[in-house]
Amino acid sequence: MSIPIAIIGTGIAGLSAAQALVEAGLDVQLFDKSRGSGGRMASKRSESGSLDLGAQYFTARDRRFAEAVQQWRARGWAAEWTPALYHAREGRLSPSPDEQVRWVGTPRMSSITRAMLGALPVQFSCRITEVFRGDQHWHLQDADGNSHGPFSHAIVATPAPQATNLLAAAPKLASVAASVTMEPTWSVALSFAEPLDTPVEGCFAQDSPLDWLARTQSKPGRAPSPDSWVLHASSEWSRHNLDLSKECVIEALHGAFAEMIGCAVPPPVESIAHRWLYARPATAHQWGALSDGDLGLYACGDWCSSGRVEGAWLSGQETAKRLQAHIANHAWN
Ligand SMILES: Cc1cc2nc3c(=O)[nH]c(=O)nc-3n(C[C@H](O)[C@H](O)[C@H](O)COP(=O)(O)OP(=O)(O)OC[C@H]3O[C@@H](n4cnc5c(N)ncnc54)[C@H](O)[C@@H]3O)c2cc1C
Ligand SMILES: NC(=O)C1=CC=CN([C@@H]2O[C@H](COP(=O)(O)OP(=O)(O)OC[C@H]3O[C@@H](n4cnc5c(N)ncnc54)[C@H](OP(=O)(O)O)[C@@H]3O)[C@@H](O)[C@H]2O)C1
Repeated sequence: MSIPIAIIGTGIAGLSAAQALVEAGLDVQLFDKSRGSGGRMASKRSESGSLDLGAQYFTARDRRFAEAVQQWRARGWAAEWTPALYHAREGRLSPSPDEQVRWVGTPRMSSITRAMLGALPVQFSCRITEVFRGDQHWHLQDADGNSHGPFSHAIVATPAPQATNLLAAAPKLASVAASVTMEPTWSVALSFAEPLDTPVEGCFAQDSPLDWLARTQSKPGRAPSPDSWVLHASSEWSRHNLDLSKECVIEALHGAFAEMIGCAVPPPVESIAHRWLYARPATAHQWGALSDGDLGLYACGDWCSSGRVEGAWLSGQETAKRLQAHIANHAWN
């Protein structure tokens, strides 16, 4: 057994790095503060079935990511989603079809990260609070006071605000992470006993508290009923209403939805609200990943790249590439 590499975060970035490192013959040990993997690609189990409250779909513009998505499709983890798309501007709802290929996890968004995790060693419900280096190796401290290690390298794969403290051993990396602003998103799911009388399956919105809405049943592999909708508030609305109660957020976004959708909207049979504090970086970056190869500390995530699923996956690949290159150079010298 070689000394494993610690990876903090089992979102798509951490899992992308883990997969590439394991394929190269290295050992990894993953940690996540949540009860399961997926991070912002997680799905919530509810009485109405699984609901994608975070990432709604993803596009693949980079060749390497497109190849990975084709493998996911072949294994049944992902499928193309072809919604009837609309846009809503100044209170007007219009069809807005396009040629963009969009993908979703099947039967839920979290299927992809669950499958990527497979049997990799992981500790859930484990919030890492400190990443520190001993004489030779890395060690982690968690919020319950437990220590973990030794590790040959450490990869921090959390949103930037949560990465800053964990990168304290490399102040330059920590200050780059600290410079990233991440915007919040309030997400609400509403389920209706009877299907709403509308052809809309996905809608980009402007001039509204909402910036996106999607009909769950239009995605491949989902339960056929009830008729569930996921609504995302804009960053601006979410920022201004960050501390509103879930009940008030549901009421406000239900109202905005009813105003926008152009058909009768009865009271929902189930409603869920989730606040994503660090939903997306305010601006895109082109770092790919952050690294201090000599120290053996790395950071990856959507915030190092495009702020999307594709960017997060690419960031994990970049981290694994840099780490392997450093090991190879070290072996030579
Ligand atoms: C509402 C919403 C809608 C979105 N819609 C889309 C979309 O339609 N298309 C698209 O491409 N992208 C979308 N995104 C963005 C996409 O979800 C992210 O870019 C991507 O999932 C980020 O992956 P990641 O691995 O970088 O981070 P995350 O998924 O955030 O993973 C980080 C992991 O680190 C864990 N963690 C954090 N701190 C600690 C700690 N101290 N100790 C242990 N574990 C820790 C977290 O629990 C989490 O599991 C959306 C995001 C949100 C929130
Ligand atoms: N809510 C959050 O916290 C989010 C965090 C991170 C990403 N989010 C959304 O993910 C979507 C992914 O982007 P991308 O992979 O580039 O998908 P596209 O479908 O290409 O959308 C990009 C952007 O373009 C506009 N748009 C695309 N297609 C249409 C269309 N048919 N009609 C109208 N407009 C379209 C739209 O931007 P607007 O500013 O014009 O609304 C899309 O957002 C993406 O939706 C992120 O917002 C959420």
